[in-house]
Amino acid sequence: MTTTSAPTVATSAVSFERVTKSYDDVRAVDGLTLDLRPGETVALLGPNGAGKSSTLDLLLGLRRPDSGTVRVFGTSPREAIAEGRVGAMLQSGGLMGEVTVRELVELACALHPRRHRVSDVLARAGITEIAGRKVDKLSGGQEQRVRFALATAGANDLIVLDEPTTGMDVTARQAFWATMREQADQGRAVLFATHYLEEADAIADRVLVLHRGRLLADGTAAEIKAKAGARKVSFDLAEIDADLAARLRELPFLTSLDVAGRTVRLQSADADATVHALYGLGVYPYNLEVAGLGLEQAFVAITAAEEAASAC
Ligand SMILES: Nc1ncnc2c1ncn2[C@@H]1O[C@H](COP(=O)(O)OP(=O)(O)OP(=O)(O)O)[C@@H](O)[C@H]1O
Repeated sequence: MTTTSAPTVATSAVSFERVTKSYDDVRAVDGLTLDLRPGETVALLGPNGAGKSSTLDLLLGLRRPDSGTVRVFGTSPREAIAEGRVGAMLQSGGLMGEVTVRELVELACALHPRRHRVSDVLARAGITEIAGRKVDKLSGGQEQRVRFALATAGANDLIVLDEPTTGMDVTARQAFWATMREQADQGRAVLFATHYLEEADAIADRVLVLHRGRLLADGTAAEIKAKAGARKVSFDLAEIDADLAARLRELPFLTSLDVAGRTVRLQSADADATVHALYGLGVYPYNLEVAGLGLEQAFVAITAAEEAASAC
């Protein structure tokens, strides 16, 4: 009997199964299991040293896992790359300096099994006007655009980007993400590591939070914010003396408190309980506002909670 590929193979762009990678005594990736689907735009977040670049290196076959399995479109990363299914834009590795932007992009297109036209690649990356320049004469932001052009030289099914917009100005950043959105809308999976949480919030369908090589959270930006649980509360009081300030600091579930004049701003792991206890102090708060955390604050709360748990 002849069979086509199994459904799990067809539906997974990337799968990691219990993948570990250590460098000497540093465990950079620690039992990572995840599954990315075609057409998903996924942000990989994590503090410095969390294992983001190592994860991308494993995904691109640049490093081998110590244990576990990495599959890309159901095959090994190297095979998927050889088939032209994966485009990557990495932080590391210099670009060839002595050639022009056009020559470099021509080379990338020529090497790609499913190449695009050079003029289209240059235009999409916004580098047509600098195509005649030597690569080693480019600014940091221009260099990033060239890296992006190299990553999109052919019809990839998965695009992997490691901190892609570092060094880009606001206009370049917006143009970059608009192009990336188009790629995702055409059914490509896009995985990007970033330190810009507002980008993850605005762009990604799904956010992965890595910490010490492990997946701390996996969901939409809204789900990650909800997972952090904490909320911001602000209010004014008629008067805050030293005694009241001390009692405010004793409110339950506080994770931070800032008193400036008669205005109080706090974060609470259980805003309902904190506000209830506030009324219990016999004071009347006015201009009371309770709001959820932004992704950045949620990220800090989640990773800080993990740090605290692993320190115990
Ligand atoms: N080649 C290497 N040799 C030794 N240790 C390494 C190597 N590459 C990474 N590490 C270590 O592995 C851990 C994960 O590093 P990695 O670069 O994957 O993190 P990251 O999340 O990409 O960090 P950043 O946000 O700073 O780029 C870190 O502790 C790092 O020092």
